[in-house]
Amino acid sequence: MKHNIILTKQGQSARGTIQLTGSKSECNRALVIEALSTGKVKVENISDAADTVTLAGILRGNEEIGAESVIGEFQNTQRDTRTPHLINIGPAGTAMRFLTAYYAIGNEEVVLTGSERMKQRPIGVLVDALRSLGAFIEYEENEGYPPIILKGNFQQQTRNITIKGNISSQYITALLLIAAKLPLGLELHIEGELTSRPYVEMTLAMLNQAGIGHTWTENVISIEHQNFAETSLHVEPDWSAASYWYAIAALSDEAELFLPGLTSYSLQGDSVITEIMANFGITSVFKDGGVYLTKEPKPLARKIFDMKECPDLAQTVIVVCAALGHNATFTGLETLKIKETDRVLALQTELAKIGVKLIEKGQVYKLDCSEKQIPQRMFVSTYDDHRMAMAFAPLAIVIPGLEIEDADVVEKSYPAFWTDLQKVGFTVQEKAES
Ligand SMILES: O=C(O)C1=C[C@@H](OP(=O)(O)O)[C@@H](O)[C@H](O)C1
Ligand SMILES: C=C(OP(=O)(O)O)C(=O)O
Repeated sequence: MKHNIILTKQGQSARGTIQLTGSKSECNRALVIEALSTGKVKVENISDAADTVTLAGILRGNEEIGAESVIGEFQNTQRDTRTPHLINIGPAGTAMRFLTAYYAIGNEEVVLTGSERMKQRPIGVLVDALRSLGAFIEYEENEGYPPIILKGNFQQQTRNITIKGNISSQYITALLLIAAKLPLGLELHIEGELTSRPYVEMTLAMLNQAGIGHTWTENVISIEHQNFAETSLHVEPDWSAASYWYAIAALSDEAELFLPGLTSYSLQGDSVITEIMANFGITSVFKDGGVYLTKEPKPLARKIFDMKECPDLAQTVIVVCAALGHNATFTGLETLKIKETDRVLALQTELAKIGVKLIEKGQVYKLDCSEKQIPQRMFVSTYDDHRMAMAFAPLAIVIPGLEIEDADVVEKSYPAFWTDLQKVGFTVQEKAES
């Protein structure tokens, strides 16, 4: 059952040490690599994000649907003719896309499905690419959307694939992850603009750590058929989760926060939050094996933020600007409409409660805070989106009675979020049933 909480904050300063869980993105890649490497690659510092726990359960927990059904060492295995395995990955988009590629090159029949929202998140671009590689995939309900039936019996037809880059980088990552297992390797031609590029770079860097080389020339990424090396992949703390601590610092009068384990060089593009938040007076100092955040009041230096390479930071930064009354401009928000919810619409609806408008003009979004009014109480709807809950939570610093719907939604990527808030002076109260 869904339950709401009332969040309050004592005092105007935020001080404490917060140990963040491992990066959901890195961990999901590491788990697929581990499975494809049939045990050669091990994952260290596994995340407790629910999406990762779900993926680990699927890839590690069930031998029959795990690594051994994938081509390679077991290429000649007879197709499993039993009732297809039904795998439900809930709201985990990354897991959905990665497993689609993983099972597409397998030998047995698998039905992949997810939450109601997952059935509205497109997968056609990836399915088309896998079909042209030689996979047999059908749709169970709506063309282009989960659930999908992966029929097994994969026989590679070509190594050349063309794929659109502007819808989700997860399709590209999914193909790159399986590339080295393909008998002919893969030559991926990315058509048009590439969105969320740092996530593709993360994939290639992690494959590299696992012994898989690649070339990337202009819009073509090539990976030859090759073997994984015996190695460990260490998962860094989650920079997207760190962004909520930057937001808390930005809305507090004073902040001294330490986030252990984060380093100035990261595979995660969301580490750009350090640069974005410098505009809000937040200084990041990397020492003692982590990052210290401090705050000094500063007029907003930058007025235009392009979120194309860091879409998961969009809600964090937009809510901070709204709360501070900065009429900033945002670009690169197109992909937000197909994530856990339509995040543009969700932001517009919730920001309207503090009198702020997010106005869409083609591909440019303008925040209009001219009628901003901070209420005494606010109810935040979260739309089954962890990032709606976490991005709006810092508003408790300025709104005395902030009720957040469906507190457990944060489990998707950051289960300890509410417990961690209590370490820096937030109070989290269960909302009594009405
Ligand atoms: O590859 C990944 O781990 C992710 C890629 C991004 O998605 P898109 O490529 O669809 O923007 C991001 O929003 C998501 O949370 C995680
Ligand atoms: C978009 C996200 O996740 P996914 O696509 O993996 O569901 C996210 O974590 O913000």
